[in-house]
Amino acid sequence: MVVVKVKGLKKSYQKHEVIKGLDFEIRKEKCIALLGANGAGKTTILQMLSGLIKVSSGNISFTGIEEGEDFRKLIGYLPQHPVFYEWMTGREFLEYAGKIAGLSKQDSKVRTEELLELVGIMEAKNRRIGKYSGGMKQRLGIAQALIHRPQLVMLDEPVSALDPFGRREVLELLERLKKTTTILFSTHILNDAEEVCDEILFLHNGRLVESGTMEQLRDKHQQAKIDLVFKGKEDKYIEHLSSLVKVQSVTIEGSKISFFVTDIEQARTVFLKELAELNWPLVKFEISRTSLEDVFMKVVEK
Ligand SMILES: Nc1ncnc2c1ncn2[C@@H]1O[C@H](COP(=O)(O)OP(=O)(O)OP(=O)(O)O)[C@@H](O)[C@H]1O
Repeated sequence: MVVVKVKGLKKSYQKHEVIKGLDFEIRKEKCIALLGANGAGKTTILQMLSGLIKVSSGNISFTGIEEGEDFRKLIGYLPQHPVFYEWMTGREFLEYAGKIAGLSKQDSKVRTEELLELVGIMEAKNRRIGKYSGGMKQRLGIAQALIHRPQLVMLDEPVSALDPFGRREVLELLERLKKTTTILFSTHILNDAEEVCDEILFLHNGRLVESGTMEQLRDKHQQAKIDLVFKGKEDKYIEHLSSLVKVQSVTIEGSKISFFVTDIEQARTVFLKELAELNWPLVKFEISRTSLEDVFMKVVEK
């Protein structure tokens, strides 16, 4: 089921167009990463989706919402730099957020307890937020975004400002959360996206340059290669091995020679047999693929 459908979305500030016509949809109970470098337009998109800023043109339609009906009950939002009342306790803050979101006092209390448990800060619920670590604050912020049981939760760079411990805590929380809630989160770190997301929307200069599931992106872009390292370097290694199978290209990085081949299984068998026979001074033989990081760097450079 589609939760939200975006068509021809554009945003300009004065004459400067920062979002240049986006089409995508988000399906239920998926975790989607909005990936892009600083200034790519991630925050602008999340703010348009959450109704914080107006779209310049295009359309955002949430499933189950009639024209003119308030869609905000369907979404939860955590800004890039959330601000908390530091003197409140985590429990007080969530109950207050529940009240603002329109929950009854009783429901707000029940939901607060559920969320304190879910995000793993139950033992700190009566501590002032000012004493929380960065990771705890971020988890509290996520709980706040979930207080009214939204269908879609949008998180703007939820892990970027955290140390490795905080980052791990939040990524693990997203992993748990995605089983029951649709998540759209922005990040400039591919690893974070790869770790928890089912799909990626890859944004560059206000345009979607790639999108799809991790598997689709890997199949489309990642190339199989055989990396070889020999003791000493001789051109004959490259020449001879390239003549044996169909090689698309060869790259050399330090002592590593990478053969990008069309048929990896065939190349593996042929290379191994040949290398055993020739007895060249082989130090390393590895079958690998180009990383998604390499793929995205190439897309951006283009
Ligand atoms: N209120 C504004 N007025 C004018 N330009 C803006 C405004 N807000 C954002 N921009 C511009 O829009 C572009 C996209 O910004 P945005 O904050 O959406 O990027 P981002 O991908 O979230 O980057 P970051 O990771 O740095 O937050 C940038 O060029 C930015 O300077």
